Amino acid sequence: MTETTAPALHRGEPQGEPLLHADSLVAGYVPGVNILNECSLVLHPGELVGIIGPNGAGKSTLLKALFGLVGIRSGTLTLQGESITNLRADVLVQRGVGFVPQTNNVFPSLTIEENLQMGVYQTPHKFADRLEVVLALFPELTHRRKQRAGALSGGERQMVAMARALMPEPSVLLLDEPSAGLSPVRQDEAFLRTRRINKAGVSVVIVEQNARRALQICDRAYVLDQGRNAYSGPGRELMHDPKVIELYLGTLATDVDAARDAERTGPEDSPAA
Ligand SMILES: Nc1ncnc2c1ncn2[C@@H]1O[C@H](COP(=O)(O)OP(=O)(O)OP(=O)(O)O)[C@@H](O)[C@H]1O
Repeated sequence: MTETTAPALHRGEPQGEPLLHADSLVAGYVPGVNILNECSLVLHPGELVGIIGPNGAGKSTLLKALFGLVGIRSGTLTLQGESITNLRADVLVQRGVGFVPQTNNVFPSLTIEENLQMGVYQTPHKFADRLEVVLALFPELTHRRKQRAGALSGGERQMVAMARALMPEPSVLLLDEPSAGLSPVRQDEAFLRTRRINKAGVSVVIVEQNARRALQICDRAYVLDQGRNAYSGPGRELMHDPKVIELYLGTLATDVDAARDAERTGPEDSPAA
């Protein structure tokens, strides 16, 4: 196991240097009120890591702190070993970090193609090449490029938002509740899309309310509670951990449910070996 400040905190962590390492982050919105209380997370190359926990636990705040949208009061954040603590979001995009917010994540008056152009506004010469790569990942968008994003369904908008975040070729993608507000079928599609992006080589951190579903697709996950790390470990291990079930997953997380979901999902949605 890699040397960390608190080895038990990152159970199941692969060997080697993390791609992204948040160590003991303290952060918040209002002066004097900390939402994150020494919260830590590591993401290794190729991993899909989940953040789950009860409402108000600080999941989205952690993601925003990773993307420079919430000030880090103490603790460190590194990308490939270099400090990125409190760098601005636009600088983080240049450094290879992408972020998909939960809401307001497309420009509704622009077409899908124009939304994707916005993704490479800092490097417009990359547009044609990246468009090809991104449309190969989301072939559903190919014939709809000239449609306005505002006319799309919630699931389609989510897809455009993910596609736009992938345009600058990030090494890390931060996803804030991609399944929020979607029907069960569209939620399944959002999770499959997340796996597809990860399998294409992008390391992903995903915040999810749908904890059980998130644990199914994640290599590892962190359970937050009141801005602190409560549990962590491989996704499927946490899904069957009695403490996590009792506190965060409830009765829905029975083995029967999990088995049914695994059956319905099929092999493409299973965590990488
Ligand atoms: N912009 C903000 N200004 C002030 N407080 C905020 C802001 N955004 C979130 N908070 C507070 O921070 C705490 C954590 O919120 P956060 O959205 O990070 O939790 P979460 O775990 O993502 O919850 P949920 O699953 O309900 O989205 C909550 O008490 C929330 O009220």
